[in-house]
Amino acid sequence: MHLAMITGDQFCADFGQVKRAYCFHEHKNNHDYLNKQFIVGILAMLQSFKLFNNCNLVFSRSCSGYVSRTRYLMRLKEDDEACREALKFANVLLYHKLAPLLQKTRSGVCKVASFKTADLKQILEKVGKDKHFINESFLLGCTDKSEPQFSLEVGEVERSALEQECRGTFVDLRKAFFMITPSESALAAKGQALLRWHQTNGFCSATGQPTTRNQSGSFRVCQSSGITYYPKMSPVVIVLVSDGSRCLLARQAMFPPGMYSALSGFCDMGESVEEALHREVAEEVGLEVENLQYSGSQHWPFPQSSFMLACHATVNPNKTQVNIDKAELEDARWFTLEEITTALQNPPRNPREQPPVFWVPPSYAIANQLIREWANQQQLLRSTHRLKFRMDQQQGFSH
Ligand SMILES: NC(=O)C1=CN([C@@H]2O[C@H](COP(=O)(O)OP(=O)(O)OC[C@H]3O[C@@H](n4cnc5c(N)ncnc54)[C@H](O)[C@@H]3O)[C@@H](O)[C@H]2O)C=CC1
Repeated sequence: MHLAMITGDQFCADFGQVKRAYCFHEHKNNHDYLNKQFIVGILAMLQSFKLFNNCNLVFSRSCSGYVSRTRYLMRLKEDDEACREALKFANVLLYHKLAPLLQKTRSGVCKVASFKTADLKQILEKVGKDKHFINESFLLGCTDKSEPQFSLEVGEVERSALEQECRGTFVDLRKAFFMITPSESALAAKGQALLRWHQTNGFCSATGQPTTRNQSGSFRVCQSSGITYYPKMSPVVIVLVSDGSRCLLARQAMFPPGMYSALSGFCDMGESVEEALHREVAEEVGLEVENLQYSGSQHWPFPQSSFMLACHATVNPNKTQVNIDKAELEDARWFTLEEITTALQNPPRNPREQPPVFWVPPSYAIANQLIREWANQQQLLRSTHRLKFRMDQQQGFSH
């Protein structure tokens, strides 16, 4: 058993199949219908393989100085003096007890607030904090325009005074994921994760002595033992199991009411991704999966920074009876394409206030990506079946 990747060749083969089918019937007298079916199928396929996203990525990387930005960031991480200089002209994100500060734009859309260093110094002084406190910031990354971004924890300052001064609100990160774009969610998540890591790694686990950070916050060192500590992520597998026409989602008792997600679990020491996936599905729902297919990965800030490795898998359609481990899961159910489509089309704005009967994690969560890919693939399959049926009819082969 091994992990399969969707390769360019595989995509071309699939694309070629649909295209050949189309060309074969091009001379028949139903161009419009076939055109429509063909386009629907291809679009679904492109979406499901995220080809558009990848094209954008390649385009932006080759045209926007991606390499120079990356090298600049690398220097800031390692060179304390360069990092201190960068902080003088940076954009800083604020967190209050790890909750990021959000602001509403004029059009009513929420965004992660960020402040120029000079402005933030003034704000800090207004709320009674020394302006040099800004040096406690950690390097997060840089914008497309190579402007460095930092995160700063201001939990010691009175929350409401700061919110008033900054014209924003500190929002719990899980809730913020429903309010801001996926790319802002990723930035806010990284900022929170870095702050939390520094808060919980202030002492050397070998000597018990305090550790000190470098300027960027990319590591901490114990001056006594010389041990260097780097921010860590724990690998977690997450898998969307399909029986060919339905997908399996589960919920833990701690989930907000109505929310179901893909199966997930931490990798054990010494385990491969494949082994962890097989074990987690067997443990949680008593099923044996096959045909693992890699989908993507994501940093997830909870509980202490997880590195999510997302896959699709199938089970034998004759062996779909779930046997739930009640210690881990409250429920696990098979969902149809129609149920999934409805859930994807109606994401809750604030699930804790008015929970829908059934909903899935927000678009930033990789579980959502897996569910979308599965739905797109199912739609493609249905389009292809309809197309084939139509072509068979045209040829008089319909049964
Ligand atoms: N981004 C996404 O779409 C999703 C992310 N997740 C995340 O995946 C992670 C794992 O999810 P679960 O199904 O609850 O895992 P799980 O089924 O492995 O259960 C969690 C338990 O694993 C143990 N554990 C083992 N190694 C651990 C480690 N390194 N850190 C913390 N606990 C560890 C603890 O006892 C913990 O209570 C969670 O952080 C969850 O938030 C889960 C679903 C969707």
